[in-house]
Amino acid sequence: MPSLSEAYLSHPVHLHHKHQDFNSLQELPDSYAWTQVDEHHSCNNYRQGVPVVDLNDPNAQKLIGHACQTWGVFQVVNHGIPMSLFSDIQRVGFDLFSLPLHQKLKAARSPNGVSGYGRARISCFFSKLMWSECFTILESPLHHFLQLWPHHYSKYCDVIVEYEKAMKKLAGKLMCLVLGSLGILKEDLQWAGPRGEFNGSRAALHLNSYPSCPDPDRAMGLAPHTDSTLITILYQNNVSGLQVLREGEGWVTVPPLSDGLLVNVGDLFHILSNGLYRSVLHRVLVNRNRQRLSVAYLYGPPQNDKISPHVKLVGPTRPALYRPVSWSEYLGTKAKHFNKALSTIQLHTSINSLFDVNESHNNSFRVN
Ligand SMILES: C=C1C[C@]23C[C@@]1(O)CC[C@H]2[C@@]12CCC[C@@](C)(C(=O)O1)[C@H]2[C@@H]3C(=O)O
Ligand SMILES: O=C(O)CCC(=O)C(=O)O
Ligand SMILES: [Fe+2]
Repeated sequence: MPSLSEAYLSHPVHLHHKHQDFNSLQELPDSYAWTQVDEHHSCNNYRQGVPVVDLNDPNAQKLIGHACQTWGVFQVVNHGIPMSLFSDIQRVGFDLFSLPLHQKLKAARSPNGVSGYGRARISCFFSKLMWSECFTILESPLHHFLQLWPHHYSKYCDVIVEYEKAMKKLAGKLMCLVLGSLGILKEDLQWAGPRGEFNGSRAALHLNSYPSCPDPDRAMGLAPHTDSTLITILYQNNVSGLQVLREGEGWVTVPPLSDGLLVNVGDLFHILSNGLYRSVLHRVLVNRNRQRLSVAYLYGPPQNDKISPHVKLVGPTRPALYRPVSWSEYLGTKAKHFNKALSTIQLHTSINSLFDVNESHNNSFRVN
């Protein structure tokens, strides 16, 4: 079975456009001008928007279950991550993205690779470019950080290692809560481990930068997508821009909480929950004045495990809606089919169309 770093070997992405030094642009080039076809509904009172769950609340599991079922996303507070780690990871991000372009390109992601500097992988599905740049780390950042900071790489590596360690622990805890809300115990998942430490799990750390933009109403930071993960844990600096699509409501802005982390259901959890917890479509808008930074911890199963609808969630009235799939296989499928990836592995077309959020929302944003 291919490892995560080999997921795209047969789906290279050649991004033809030249990379951009965003700071040098006073006007939005046509190649970045999107036609927005939907209004930007934004909900400013977060208590009525995306649910916020206090992990110290004795009802946390139930609240998380409700949030996953109704929103596919929630924010957590009292998660145990020290604020200093957020400042440290923010520093890494700002220092990295403010390097001169020629320096960043020394650590460029290869067309069929996962890690390194570049544009969002999904860029190839759109004729317009996104107003963002990103950097993906798979396990160790050493190789690329040596190229970016030949003399100072080690302090940056230390922050990444510490951040990944803290996220892994939190992800295990969140997995137990999300699974628990579906009646699935750690004993029911072979790779959860006896204490729910999910040791074999794999993850990618993905830093996004959205520079301030001269014409934000016509630009797109990150186009609507779902994540190919079990769950994603997102840190956003205190600049808003992230929106999630809520059925019947439209795009809802997720205001950053200084002490909060956003957790969203990814496609692999959508599969594992047999469509009960649906992966959430989200996008990022940009603004005129401030650079936005986010750090996504993209969390998935062990290399050799296939994810399939859990036996406890399958029965005569609810057959398995998806076939088993490994993370790397799914990433390859996503690289080929983008937002139709989930439906390509569905087993029961007629039932599934009721549950497949990707398919139904795929046309709600016109691709230029
Ligand atoms: C493991 C991965 C998931 C991801 C592609 C990647 O190889 C690393 C970055 C991830 C990300 C982040 C932005 C949105 C997204 C769709 C993309 O283009 O790159 C996701 C990918 C995903 O979840 O499918
Ligand atoms: O920048 C954000 O808020 C979201 C980033 C995101 O969706 C991703 O990295 O998958
Ligand atoms: Fe995402």
